[in-house]
Amino acid sequence: MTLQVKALGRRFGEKQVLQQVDFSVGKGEIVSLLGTSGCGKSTVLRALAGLDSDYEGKISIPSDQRVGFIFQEPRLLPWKTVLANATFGLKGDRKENEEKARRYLELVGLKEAEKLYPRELSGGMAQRAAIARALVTEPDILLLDEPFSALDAFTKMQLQELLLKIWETFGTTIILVTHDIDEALYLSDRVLLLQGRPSTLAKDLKIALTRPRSRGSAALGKWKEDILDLLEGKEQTYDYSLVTEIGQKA
Ligand SMILES: Nc1ncnc2c1ncn2[C@@H]1O[C@H](COP(=O)(O)OP(=O)(O)OP(=O)(O)O)[C@@H](O)[C@H]1O
Repeated sequence: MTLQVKALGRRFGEKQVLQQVDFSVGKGEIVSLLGTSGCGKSTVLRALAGLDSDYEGKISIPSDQRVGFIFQEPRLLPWKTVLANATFGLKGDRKENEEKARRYLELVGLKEAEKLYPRELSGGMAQRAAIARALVTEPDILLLDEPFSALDAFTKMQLQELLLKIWETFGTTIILVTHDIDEALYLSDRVLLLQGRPSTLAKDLKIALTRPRSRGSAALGKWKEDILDLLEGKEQTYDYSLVTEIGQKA
């Protein structure tokens, strides 16, 4: 087990946002956190990333696991080039760091863009640069907070494919916050559904579909409908236990 969350709770003043959230993530799994706006997805991710320590409960990540974080917006330093952004904060030999960064820039498709400044990049290129910057630290666990939600549909698809390529290449454990059900179903081994006020983990859905997946498949469409119903709190015609295997119906 790479990461374990036990009885995670978080309150902001009077407001309890998360309560008793329990889950674990195995090495090399892709897990999405899905839920309606404001349910606390980012709050979970920030706690996992160590960006917030005022939570209740316990988060265990083995000390040898390096964690990388990718935000919704690229957060590049405007006065630095793509290459300098990718190496920013790295210790050690500058030339070596740059060589390493170049390899990751090539992987994300920005080989030709290393001398450009953030203002010269499209939204997709900027997010690719942010991904390269995270990869340079060679993370075992990659945490992503709605990383593609500001992008157009086509660019979003391209970056989803890039994320799968990174996962295939490095076996990275990936935890992704999204409110895009298609994205969660297309990418994930498991979809964790946060629900309620305060939020708890309502469902742990195992997406037992092989990859590459077909975005337009009837199986994914059916499960999207079901997840929408779950999020809307509609009466279900079928019985979901907390752990449900998606794909048996496919
Ligand atoms: N620093 C903070 N101070 C006070 N309230 C906060 C803080 N951070 C988050 N919250 C509250 O916690 C709740 C959950 O926020 P969070 O950003 O985790 O939700 P989310 O599910 O990621 O939402 P979205 O999908 O809209 O990004 C919200 O009601 C938010 O207002």
